Order: sequence, then structure tokens, then C-alpha cells
Amino acid sequence: IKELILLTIIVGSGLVSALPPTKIGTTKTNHGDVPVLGKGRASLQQVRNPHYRFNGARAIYRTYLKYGVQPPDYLIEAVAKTDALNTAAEGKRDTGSAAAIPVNPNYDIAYVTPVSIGTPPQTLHLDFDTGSSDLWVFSSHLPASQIRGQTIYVPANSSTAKLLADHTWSITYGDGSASRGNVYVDNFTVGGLTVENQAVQCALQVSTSFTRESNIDGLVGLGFSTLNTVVPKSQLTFFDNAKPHMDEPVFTADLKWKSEGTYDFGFIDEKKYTGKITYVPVNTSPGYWTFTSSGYAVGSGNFSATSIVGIADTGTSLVYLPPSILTAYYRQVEGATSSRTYGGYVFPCNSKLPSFTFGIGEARITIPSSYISYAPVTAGSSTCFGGLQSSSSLGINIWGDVALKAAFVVFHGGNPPTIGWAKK
Ligand SMILES: O=C(c1ccc(-c2ccco2)nc1O)N(Cc1ccccn1)C1CC1
Repeated sequence: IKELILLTIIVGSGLVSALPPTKIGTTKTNHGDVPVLGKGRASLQQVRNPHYRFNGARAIYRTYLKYGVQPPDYLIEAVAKTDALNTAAEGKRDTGSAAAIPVNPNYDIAYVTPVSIGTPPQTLHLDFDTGSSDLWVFSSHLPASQIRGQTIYVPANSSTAKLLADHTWSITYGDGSASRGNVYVDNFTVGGLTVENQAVQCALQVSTSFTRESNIDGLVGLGFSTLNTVVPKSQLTFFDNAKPHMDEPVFTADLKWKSEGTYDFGFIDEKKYTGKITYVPVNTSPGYWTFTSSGYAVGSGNFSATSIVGIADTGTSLVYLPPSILTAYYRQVEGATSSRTYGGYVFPCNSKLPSFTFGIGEARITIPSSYISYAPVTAGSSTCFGGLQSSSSLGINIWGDVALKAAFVVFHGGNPPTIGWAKK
């Protein structure tokens, strides 16, 4: 009976898998292909259960029940105690969920998310940006001339703010915008998830494009911390600081066209997507969420299988792709031209636009044509600016909000990081 119990524990625990059978053929079931080993026989491949938490006492307890033997009291107590120890060992499990609000009701120029900083909490609306790794805010250190309606963070009014002496930062973005300043640490809360001693970079100077955007009070960098610009000691992003306290080392982006979406931290909300999530590898060296798309299709045309290396960037409004893809797309748009005046592809606003599909492995994400007719070049114009533009002057392909809002995107910060895409 002892050997039997031991064998039951080892196999029942799912710690080992059955040896792979020699496949003769396969038959379709709702669990995918099952190998058929001749008439009326099949063999099922076991796989490791990643969520399994070993509890030896429970395995023995189950064996007693299996043979109809009443488990002794000490065993019942042992099962409960082991479960409690497992949970305690895993530590507090935090998650957060916060709104991603378009800064402009008519055009998805950018999205902001309410955050709380300091004690008592100061609420600012920040642009969550997977294309950078600095968390910086409009602050009381800015000259009044550079503030136009933004909410500022006043570290002097926070009892938990601490200046990081002799630390400064300076960042320049791809569109030429820039900011610089000094650094505090303080409590930082997003959707109920708090990080204490988060580096909060306070702006002493911002470029005009930030001053003009009155609905953005700063940025939360969600790129890799290697990109952080604080000197002499670079600082960790909110995500890197929060990861050890979260159920899963993930955050997800569910951006929406002209409406409010969400950023979730520490969990994947199954209600926010349909079908399955397809994960692909991430190259972390550039510091961005860099991945390879498997190709594209214009409208209902054939899928062109071609590797497109690019980044998933919530902080960039549009999609920037190689010129060859742009030509293939805009060739289908009546009156489309690449305009030097407006700096990109424009077309008559009443032109019929095809959708644009991109590949994630075998999966396909389709950007509806309504997302690609981005905005009139100037208020009231009948010429519209395209949501797909050329990356030739950037040196990097960027899947910005126009693509991200067509999907549910999982930024998985595991070892190694991966990125997952699902339809919704
Ligand atoms: O804006 C940036 C961007 C973000 C962060 C940094 C940076 C410098 C130092 C640390 O981070 N540099 C950028 O340039 N885009 C998107 C983009 C948009 C338009 C044109 C070029 N690029 C980075 C992700 C590629």
C-alpha cells in the first residue's frame, strides 16, 4: 500500500508527464489533435500545470479518500496548514485596473489615466507610454509660462515625498518633444495598486508640444527600465517596481476607438478579449517592447508573409511601417498622396479606405478602416491624415494606438518577456 500511495502521489501530482506515444494518426476532438494508436485506442499527452501548488499532505489525503479510508485528523490539519503556508509564501497579491481616456473626444491623439501621487493623494492624468521608461509629471518647479491647464504635482504638499538629491533627468521623444527636471520618490497608485518610493521625475522644463497638450499632466514610462534617463542612478518603472507584488508580472492594454479603455496590472481579464491570446517573443535590447509581426494584408487582399520588426508603443498615436507596405495600402485609396505639406499620406476624407490586417504568428489582427481615417489635416478640412504612415524617417517600425486599439494586448514581464495579442 505504501508503494501504491507513493506512486499515486507522484503521478497524481502532475509533476511528471506520460511518455510521448508513437503517433499513428490523429483524430479531431475539441481539445485539438489526439494521436490515434490504431482502432479504438488513443493516447493523451500530459502537460505540466503551471498553476499547480504541491501539497504533499493533500496528495496523501486524496489517496485515503480514493480507497475509501477516513483520513486521520492530523492529516486534515496538515492539509490546511500547508495550504496556508503556500499562500503566505506567495506574499500579498496586488492588482490594479484604471481607465485609458482619450485626451480629445474626436481624435485618439493620446490616452490619459488617472493616478494618485503622495500623501494626501494628488490626482494627475498621465499618458502611459510603453515607448519610454521615465515617469515624469508637470510640477511646482515649472515656470508658469510652460503650464497651460495641466494639473501639477507639488512635492512640498506630500508628507511622503523625498527629494532624490543630486539626481536629474532629460528626455527627447521621437516627435522632437522634450522635458527635463529633478527627481523625488513618493507613493504612486494606479487603479488601487500602490508602489511606495516610486521615482517621480518632476519637470523643470517642458517643450512647447507638452505645454500645448493641456490634458496630459505627464507620462508613465512602461518600457524597459534600461531606457530610464535619470542620472547618476537610473530609476525603475512603475511596472518593474510593482511586479514582485502582483499576481502575474503582466499589464494589459485595452485601448478603444474614440472611447474609454483600460490598463490592467497583475492580471489578464478574460472578458476583454475573444478567442485566444497569441504570444510572440520580445527583444528587450532596444528598451522598447520590440517584436516581429509575421506579415500584412490590405483589405480583403492576400496576406503577404513578411517579417516586420517593430515596437508596441501606447505613447505613439499612429502606425509607422516600411514604405513598401504604405504604397501597397494607399494604392487602394482614391486620391491618396504622400504630402510634403502635411508630412505624410493624406487623402480626401470621403475616400473609401480598406482595412489593414497584420500577423502575429498564425493569428491575424485587423484594423478597421474607420481607425485609419485618422483626422482632418486642419480643423474642418476635407483632406484627412492617414493612421498608417511611413517609418522610413524613424528607423523603427511602430505599432501605435491605431493598431493597439484593434486588439487586447498583454505586456508579459516574465523571464523572458513576451507580448500577447488577441482579437476583441
Ligand atoms: O517617441 C518615442 C520615444 C520614446 C522614448 C525615447 C527615449 C529617449 C531616451 C529614453 O527614451 N525616445 C523616443 O523617440 N518613440 C516613438 C516615436 C514616435 C515618433 C517618432 C519617433 N519615435 C520611440 C518609441 C520609438
